[in-house]
Amino acid sequence: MSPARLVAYEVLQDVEERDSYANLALPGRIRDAGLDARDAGLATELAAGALRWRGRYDRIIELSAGREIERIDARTRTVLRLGAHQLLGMRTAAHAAVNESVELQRRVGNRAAAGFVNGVLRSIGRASNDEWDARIADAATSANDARAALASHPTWIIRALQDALRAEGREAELDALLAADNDAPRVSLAILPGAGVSVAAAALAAAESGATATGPSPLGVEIGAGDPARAITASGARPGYARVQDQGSQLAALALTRVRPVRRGERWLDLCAGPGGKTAVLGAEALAAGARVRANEVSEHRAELVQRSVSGVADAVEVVSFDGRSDDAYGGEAFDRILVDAPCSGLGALRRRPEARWRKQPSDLPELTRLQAELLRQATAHLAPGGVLAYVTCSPHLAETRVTLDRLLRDHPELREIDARAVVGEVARSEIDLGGASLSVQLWPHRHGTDAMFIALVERRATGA
Ligand SMILES: C[S@@+](CC[C@H](N)C(=O)[O-])C[C@H]1O[C@@H](n2cnc3c(N)ncnc32)[C@H](O)[C@@H]1O
Repeated sequence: MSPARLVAYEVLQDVEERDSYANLALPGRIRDAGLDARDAGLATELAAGALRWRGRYDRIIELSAGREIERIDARTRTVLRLGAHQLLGMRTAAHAAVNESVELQRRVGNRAAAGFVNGVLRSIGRASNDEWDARIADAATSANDARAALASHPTWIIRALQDALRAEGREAELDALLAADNDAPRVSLAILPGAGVSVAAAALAAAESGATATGPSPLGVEIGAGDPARAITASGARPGYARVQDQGSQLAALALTRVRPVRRGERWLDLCAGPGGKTAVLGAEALAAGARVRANEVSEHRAELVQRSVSGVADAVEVVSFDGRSDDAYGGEAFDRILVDAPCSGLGALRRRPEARWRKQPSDLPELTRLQAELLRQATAHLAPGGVLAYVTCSPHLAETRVTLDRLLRDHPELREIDARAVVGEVARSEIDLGGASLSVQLWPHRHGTDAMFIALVERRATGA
């Protein structure tokens, strides 16, 4: 039996039984099995594809088996998902996909179910993707039930994304968004101010890695499927000044640093800094303008990552590790600019981790929104008069975005919302299409090519409430 299939199976079981992240489990499993580069690629494609398309494959397996997916034992389910991906998502010949899956089932699962695996996969292989999509649509109980299976997203996430798009009058974009979540993201670099090379020149220098100075961030260089490490070296940027970073994250950090001119000596705080992507942007901007950054991160391990990420701009950044809800995080100071890049559900970055959408639960939301509100309340108490706070999430879920922000504004009359749309519009490399009419910004994978970052700016009135 092919060792790549066994490795993919083990990774899916790691994800299912041990809550592992596929991208972290894969390298160890590949190493242990001694796979060569070709088989490692096959194992990666099998595991990632079966995870990403799990919702669609499960519905197809149900339709083929005439049985609910939960009523199939966990090991057999994993074998079937891998088989379905070979049949429908890869170019594996049908007989090879079926035979290899039956052999895998004999090896890792209930041998008595080998005939069941054979029958279900043969039936799946008899219809094309288009035919399966038509059958899924016919059997669906509602439009969103069909979407959940066709686009492989849990229904509650579809509803959350639909609500967020509807709030901007852009509900018609839902299917494009779900499709973008299923595409591999284009990798971007940030070329930080002070890199010693312009963004355009860095892109040109790294053109062999597919680099182009495109995307919405003025610091952004897209490298697509190019090798990031090679592109960074080729870019000619000073060490630490070229980093892999989503362009939505770049814009979020720049919205705070460029909302108004920086006065020398300004004090900035990055309250939830780990692993330090936005801190690096804040640090570079602060160094150039004579400001200083305090970067706080509750997890000590992640605080170390922040320290590493600001290696190029360390002179402008001090890293500390406290709970952002405690006074210690603030060191007794008031800050001119505060970034609250809050812990969130991460529904805006589903395209990055194939298993993420299946792991999140709606029941995660109340605890997260409480934490977001508490962090914002403490941060507000340490915002200097006239200071600006950026509230950022990598989630478009309204409960984490506008609802949390509106509650903050209601409870703190000393705060006033600033037009983040105008700021981001000004900062962006080219005209940026933002929906809705609120002052905050919601970026989207399908529209902007970024993670679905939410960016709001509030100012503490200089004269008090
Ligand atoms: C969305 S991530 C921040 C990403 C980061 N700003 C970047 O751009 O790389 C949220 C971070 O908040 C941290 N965090 C969670 N609870 C916290 C708390 N109570 N106080 C401070 N940080 C917290 C998490 O450990 C996580 O690293």
